[in-house]
Amino acid sequence: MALPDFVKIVEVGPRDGLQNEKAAVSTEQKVRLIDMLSETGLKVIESGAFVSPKWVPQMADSAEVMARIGRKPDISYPVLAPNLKGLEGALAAQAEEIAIFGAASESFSKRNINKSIAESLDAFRPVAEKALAEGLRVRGYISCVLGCPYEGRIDPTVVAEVSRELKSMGCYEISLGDTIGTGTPEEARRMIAAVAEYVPIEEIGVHFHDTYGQALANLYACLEMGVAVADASVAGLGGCPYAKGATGNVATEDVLYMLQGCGIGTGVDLTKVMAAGRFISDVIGRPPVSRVHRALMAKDAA
Ligand SMILES: CC(C)(COP(=O)([O-])OP(=O)([O-])OC[C@H]1O[C@@H](n2cnc3c(N)ncnc32)[C@H](O)[C@@H]1OP(=O)([O-])[O-])[C@@H](O)C(=O)NCCC(=O)NCCSC(=O)C[C@@](C)(O)CC(=O)[O-]
Repeated sequence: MALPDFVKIVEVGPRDGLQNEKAAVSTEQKVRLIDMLSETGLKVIESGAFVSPKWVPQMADSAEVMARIGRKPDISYPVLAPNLKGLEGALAAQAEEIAIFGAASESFSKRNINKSIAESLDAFRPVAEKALAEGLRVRGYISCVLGCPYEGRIDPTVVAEVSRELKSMGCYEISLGDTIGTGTPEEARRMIAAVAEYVPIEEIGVHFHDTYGQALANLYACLEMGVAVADASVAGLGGCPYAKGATGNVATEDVLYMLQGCGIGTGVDLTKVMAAGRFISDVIGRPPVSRVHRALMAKDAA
């Protein structure tokens, strides 16, 4: 299949990237990061999570973040909402989009949201129903689609079944997360083929973590299958609190560079994303993980 002409980038740095960050990042700094990302051409910037502050303290200020960012009308600023309490928070914060987040691994599901897969789906259904009734868009995530830190390899048919359930709840897009980054391109292809039995390819997004350096190869394999939605994290921020050793999402800068090189449009300005990446990297006191970011910085300095 031909590569898509255009790929939608879903920027997840301010949520997935910062939820596991040990350095203190103030509300003001989060707001500044999101506002900088809003100037880059990105159309989706995941901006927070209405989850238990005991489980993920880094996201405890999501209401304040949502209140203070300078929202642009053509940009979506989704937030995670795992249950009705989370949805209440999202509605109070005037979010226009939420994400519910399940898993294809029983053990991960238990550790991440304290529910089995079946229990989580039962819990998500009323959340999605109410969100849709309130006029919000609902995105569905599935973690551990190619591997689980507790169970190892994951059967693609389980990913497909969870996808089917999330779609039946009205999720407009299903984002498939290789949470621990162990997947390789042929496995990614098999998994996408299984999910595509139930979810149209245009409604599938991919969410690769780069822990094993496979993220761009996996993304490319999925693009070849017609996937045109890629989650990425500015500067390669991130990890997952319930997957020890998991590194960040594939860096937005690296994805943009690859897509540009392939002649695929994104509408996103790499230089402006790099500026946002430099800002947040200075805040957390670490250089960007993005190889493209570091290479372009070195070239500029030379
Ligand atoms: C789902 C729960 C809440 C269940 O946690 P629980 O302990 O089973 O929930 P509960 O209903 O028994 O409530 C316990 C306490 O939490 C409170 N609570 C309950 N719900 C909320 C809420 N929404 N917001 C704020 N507070 C909440 C509730 O009020 C109560 O407070 P207490 O009475 O003890 O003071 C918990 O497990 C949780 O918050 N988990 C969050 C996990 C998380 O955010 N993980 C990271 C995101 S997923 C991810 O990163 C993967 C992804 C999406 O990026 C894709 C990939 O890469 O794989």
